[in-house]
Amino acid sequence: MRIEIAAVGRLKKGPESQLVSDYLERFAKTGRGLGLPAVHVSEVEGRRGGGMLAEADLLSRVIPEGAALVMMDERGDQPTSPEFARKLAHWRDSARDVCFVIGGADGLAPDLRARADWQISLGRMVWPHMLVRVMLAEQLYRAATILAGSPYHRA
Ligand SMILES: C[S@@+](CC[C@H](N)C(=O)[O-])C[C@H]1O[C@@H](n2cnc3c(N)ncnc32)[C@H](O)[C@@H]1O
Repeated sequence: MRIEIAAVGRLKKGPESQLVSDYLERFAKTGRGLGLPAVHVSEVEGRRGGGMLAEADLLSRVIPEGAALVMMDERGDQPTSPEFARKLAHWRDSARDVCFVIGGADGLAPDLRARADWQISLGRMVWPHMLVRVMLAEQLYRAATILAGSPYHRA
């Protein structure tokens, strides 16, 4: 199994990149004992590179072939954290690669969104893509703690 985050835009050094690194390191540490691999992040050029369609093309190149495609989109499903953890365990148990995709300022091109196996919303409001990356990293870590039975998640 491989876990990939494919995201538009380069995360500069700063609070968001620190948070993403922190949660992904924690995920790697907790996931190790659960058969979950460390998350790999692929960044592609944002707007200046040619808009939503150009971004979709660049994203398609870094999406692992055959991976379950999970698009981050405010119009998507709103799973609970335990539901998200169960889905992650399902991909792990079926040795399926998974790729989470985060769009840029204009969002994800409709043709790319149409390829999604699952669309996840972090609420109906639109968040900046850098914060979406932080929140996704946190939810991955939370999912690992849920699967590990550790007390981080207390809902
Ligand atoms: C600034 S948003 C782009 C919003 C754009 N207007 C659209 O229609 O998609 C950048 C990216 O962050 C992610 N995103 C923003 N808000 C989100 C939310 N509430 N839930 C899930 N992903 C979100 C999506 O991947 C989106 O493509």
